[in-house]
Amino acid sequence: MTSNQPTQASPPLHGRALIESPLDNKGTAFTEQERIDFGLTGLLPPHVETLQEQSQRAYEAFCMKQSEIEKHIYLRQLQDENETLFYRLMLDHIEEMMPIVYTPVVGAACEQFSHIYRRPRGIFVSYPERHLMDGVLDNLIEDVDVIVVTDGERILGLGDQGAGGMGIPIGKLALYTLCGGIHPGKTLPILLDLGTNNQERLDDPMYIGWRHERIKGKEYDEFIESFVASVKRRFPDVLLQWEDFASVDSEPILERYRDQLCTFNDDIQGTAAVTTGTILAAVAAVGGDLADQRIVMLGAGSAGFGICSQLKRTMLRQGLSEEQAQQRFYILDVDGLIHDGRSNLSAVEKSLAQSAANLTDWDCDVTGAISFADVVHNAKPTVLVGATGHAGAFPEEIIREMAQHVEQPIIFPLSNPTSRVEATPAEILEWTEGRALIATGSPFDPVEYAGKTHAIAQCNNSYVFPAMGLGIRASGATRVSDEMFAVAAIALQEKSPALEDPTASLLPALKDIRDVARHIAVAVASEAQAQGLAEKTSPEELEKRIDQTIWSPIYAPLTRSN
Ligand SMILES: NC(=O)C1=CN([C@@H]2O[C@H](COP(=O)(O)OP(=O)(O)OC[C@H]3O[C@@H](n4cnc5c(N)ncnc54)[C@H](OP(=O)(O)O)[C@@H]3O)[C@@H](O)[C@H]2O)C=CC1
Ligand SMILES: CC(=O)C(=O)O
Ligand SMILES: [Mg+2]
Repeated sequence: MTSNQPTQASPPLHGRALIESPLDNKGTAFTEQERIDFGLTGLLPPHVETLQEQSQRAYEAFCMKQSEIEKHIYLRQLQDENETLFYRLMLDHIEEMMPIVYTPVVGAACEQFSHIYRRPRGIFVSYPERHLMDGVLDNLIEDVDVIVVTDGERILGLGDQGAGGMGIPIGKLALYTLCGGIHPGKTLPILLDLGTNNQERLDDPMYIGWRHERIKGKEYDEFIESFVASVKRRFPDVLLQWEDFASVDSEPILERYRDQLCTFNDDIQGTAAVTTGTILAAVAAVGGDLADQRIVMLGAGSAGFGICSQLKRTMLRQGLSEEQAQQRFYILDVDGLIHDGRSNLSAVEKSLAQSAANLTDWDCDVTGAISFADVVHNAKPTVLVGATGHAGAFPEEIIREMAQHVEQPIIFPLSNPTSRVEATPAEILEWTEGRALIATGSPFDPVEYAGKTHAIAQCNNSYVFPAMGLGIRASGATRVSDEMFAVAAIALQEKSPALEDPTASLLPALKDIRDVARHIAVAVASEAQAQGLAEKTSPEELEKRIDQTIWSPIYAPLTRSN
């Protein structure tokens, strides 16, 4: 295992090529000797600066941008010019800048991708060029540790963004480096362009993607199959993360490929781990047990089923029977409560369906669709989670009803970006007289209610996927198991400030995210070893490998090769 600290290009670049290589560029921080040795004299202003001084100037420039999207464009441009400075700046201002590079602003960046496009990053594989798939990957000379791939069909809660969905793999991989310390030169964003059904994009003369309705069915499956085959051939050890696929595709793709290569679906499994960890923290803060909770999940897609499946596995490990665990869940799709009296349930729906026999004494008509209001009125949930992508999906009267039956309701509106939140934290606190424990998908400022300040945790898979990447790459794990996500959830919960102080945020502050990621990575890597998915080492050796894998934004001295 070698150190993951910055290394110079081999053979070293020279002159303008060096300045234009974002992984090697130091800008005004090239030393006088480096300027002489590498043909940079005169290409840079004479004053030599430190990385910290550069970070201060970059922060000034960032602050001069008037709108959030301009700030996003500025940071993306900096990333494409000087990655070390970009990550130094991001780490110096993580609370302020993560929402610009990631949710919520990355949502607007995807919608406007064709208009703000500057330089290529990552690769686009389009359906008409599918026969060139192998060649596209062969053109990449770099080693790749982590790929994030999307087909752009379900971008956050914003729906089909076609090729504009590329903003998501770019943003997620920036977090792999920022939070998980994965070397930025070993990350690869990929957009699979299978067309778009977004008419606004198709009608936009600036649209950069393939102007065609989406390819689906057999042709879609064959395309994905040849993509996975190309990845396996070119990067046999890579970690492949699926991101923001429509729910009809996300689950089948995960099931088809999870035993073929080192891969996971972040919306299903990453979201499940962060939400399980945050619910465990909330339940501990109110002094209860997970096994006693009644959980209503609004939204039965990738995130909703991922979360409930993981919570159910956790309950089983805590000693509940299959049937007991299943009856803790009330999952709703657009047709109302999912119960075993409904026809055409999928395998995952059946595994989490409420028993129709339990509904016979409910105070509502249970012969047709059973509404959200009826479920909350009758089930009296202690936990309510939203993963619908629909703003306002938690109406006031339903939240007030929930708060009548439980002293401290746990309410997580998880949809992204901010514009899609099911109810804002301020609304939820108002409707629950300040009693709710809240976590959201996108960041929210603390809320004042009745003289008390409520911290709002950001329950986002960004607490988990970068740490998974770190643990997997450092241990050399060959597969990603559900148990690895289960231990990630527990490790995250262990870092909850609410364990010490029940009024504190349910999740650690972003400024501590690298430490939290390291803690989760140790747990994930140890689990991979325990399951025989990674080479067994001593705990000390494993921690050493994790520390050696973590890349930090510092400039390596450049030396001339003789
Ligand atoms: N905080 C986090 O870390 C994460 C948050 N998310 C967010 O969760 C949301 C959903 O993501 P995902 O599960 O992948 O998307 P999916 O499209 O897979 O699932 C959403 C589901 O919610 C259903 N739905 C929509 N409105 C309602 C409603 N009012 N009542 C009941 N069901 C409804 C949809 O039905 P239909 O298709 O029929 O409209 C769909 O089945 C997105 O906004 C996403 O950004 C996702 C992953 C991680
Ligand atoms: C966070 C995330 O993965 C999503 O909203 O899709
Ligand atoms: Mg996602």
